Amino acid sequence: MILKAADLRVAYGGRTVLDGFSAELGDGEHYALTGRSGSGKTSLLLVLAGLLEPTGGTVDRTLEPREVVYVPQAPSLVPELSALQNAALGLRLRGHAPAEAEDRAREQAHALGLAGIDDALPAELSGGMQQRVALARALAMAPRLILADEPTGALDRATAARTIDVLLRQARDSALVVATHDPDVAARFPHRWTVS
Ligand SMILES: Nc1ncnc2c1ncn2[C@@H]1O[C@H](COP(=O)(O)OP(=O)(O)OP(=O)(O)O)[C@@H](O)[C@H]1O
Repeated sequence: MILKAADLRVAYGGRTVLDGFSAELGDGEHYALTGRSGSGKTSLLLVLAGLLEPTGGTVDRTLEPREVVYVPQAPSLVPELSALQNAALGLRLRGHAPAEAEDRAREQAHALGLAGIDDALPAELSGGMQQRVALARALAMAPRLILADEPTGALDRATAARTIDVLLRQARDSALVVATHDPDVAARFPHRWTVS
């Protein structure tokens, strides 16, 4: 067990968006987090990541903060850096040498179908490609836990399915929680949490 959530509640102002969520996550387990738009999926991911304090309930972790990577729904790429440099950024910021960081990032980017765009700037990429660069950045870091918010939201169905399959395979040594409102995406995961 790397994370245990008990009776989580999140409210903004007086408005409760998540209530009574409890769950456990083990090392290497892969969960889809489903629920309609506005049901609190992003809020829950932020709480699990330790980035948002819940209004109620507790999260117990056996993880260090540096073992967790959160991938936001809007890909946060640095506009001045190439796709490959962006994919290598997480490792670079942790002190890895450029060549090693870029080798690891390239492997993940290419697995995600991003071969041939290493030198492209984010503005030259589609939204779906930018999302995959952000996923490559997370995978390259090989964290114990990846929390990804709608990583296939900008992808067509076939690319979404392929991306999820690669993500599940490349993250086989990491625990993974992926928020999605796409039932086809959720169906590919061995486990599921639903919020409503
Ligand atoms: N910082 C905030 N202040 C006020 N309201 C917020 C804040 N963050 C989120 N909300 C509201 O809380 C509700 C849940 O938002 P959240 O983003 O967690 O849901 P979601 O399930 O991820 O939605 P989506 O699928 O549309 O991304 C929404 O109605 C949203 O407008």
